Amino acid sequence: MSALALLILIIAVVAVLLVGTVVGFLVRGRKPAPLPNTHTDVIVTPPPATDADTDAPPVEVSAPPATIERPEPTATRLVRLRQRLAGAQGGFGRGLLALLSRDRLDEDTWESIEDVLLTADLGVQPTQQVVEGLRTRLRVEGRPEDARTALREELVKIVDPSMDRRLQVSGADGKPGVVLVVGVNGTGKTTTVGKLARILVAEDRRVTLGAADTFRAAAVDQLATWGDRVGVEVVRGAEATDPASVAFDAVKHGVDDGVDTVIIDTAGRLQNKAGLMDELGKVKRVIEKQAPVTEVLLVIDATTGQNGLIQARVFSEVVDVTGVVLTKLDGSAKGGIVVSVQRELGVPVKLVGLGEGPDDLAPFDAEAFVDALLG
Ligand SMILES: Nc1nc2c(ncn2[C@@H]2O[C@H](COP(=O)(O)OP(=O)(O)OP(=O)(O)O)[C@@H](O)[C@H]2O)c(=O)[nH]1
Repeated sequence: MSALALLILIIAVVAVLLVGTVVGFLVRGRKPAPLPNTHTDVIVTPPPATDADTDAPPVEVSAPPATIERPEPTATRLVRLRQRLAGAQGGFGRGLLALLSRDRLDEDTWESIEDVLLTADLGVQPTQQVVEGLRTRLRVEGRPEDARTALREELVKIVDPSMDRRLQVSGADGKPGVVLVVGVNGTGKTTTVGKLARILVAEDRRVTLGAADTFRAAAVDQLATWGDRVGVEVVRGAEATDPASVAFDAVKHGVDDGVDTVIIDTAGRLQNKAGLMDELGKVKRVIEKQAPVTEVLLVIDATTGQNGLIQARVFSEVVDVTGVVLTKLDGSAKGGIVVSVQRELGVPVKLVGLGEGPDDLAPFDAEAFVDALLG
């Protein structure tokens, strides 16, 4: 091949390659641009998620347990716990009775009586009321009234037996009752939810628990254990799930399942009032899309005295509290806190915690409480 023929061949090959590149470029350039992501009228529902689709489903319902405990009936637990209450509070009652039984009730004695009442966290105003009542009754010349009877009656009056202490655990229109449990962390909320479930199970009620204390992962596991022991389902979310979404799912589950009562445990950290109001307000709002909240129980630790009461007051300002659970009364000699709590918050003490055992929660009764105080 001559040099000229070789040159023509090279030019031809280069020309073919150039034409191919330009045509390819033009074809790509003309390709239609993707459509903007516009609204569509047709919503395709994805197939329901299966267990294989998600490693950690947002909400879980606990599996039924292998063995189920039978909780202690309410009646016998009251008798047993009254003895424990008397053990913790007896000193206070005995001290008062000893002072009131003196031959002469002089001013020093009345002052000592006042001190005993104040030391038991009864509060200033109720203390004055009790002392005034006793002074009037025991001043009578001739046949003075029995000191024990007078003290018992004055204390019962101050604890107020006329308050409605029934727990609203039933709903209306075929819906479950919903109990929301709130309070400062560490007061015993999760424990109380577990114990309350046992009281209801002992009364043959069907219960669902909602573990909306997603702030503390251990609280969710703790509640699941309480539920498992008595065959109660616990609806729980993954760690740090929105508490309101867990509460919603728990109540929905309870409604769909036709249970009698749903109890919701909350975290309710007390960082500031606005944050607390947002969190508990939202929990309550979303629950009420399913069923009305029938009872809001505020848990207060009796051993924290007046300080605990100040913190509790913030909760009562952000949610409409309907009853108080006073825990750890077994570890405090200051039973007078019952009266301070009721006066401060204007709601009755409905339940008292008297130990760490599973059945150590009892309905509160004014007369039985005072009898235990007097030993
Ligand atoms: N002695 C006694 N201990 C109690 C009583 N109620 C609860 N406790 C104990 O108090 C501790 C705290 O209880 P929790 O139920 O974990 O408290 P909580 O309010 O849920 O705490 P957070 O989840 O941190 O908000 C636990 O060790 C309970 O066993 C009671 O009536 N008596």
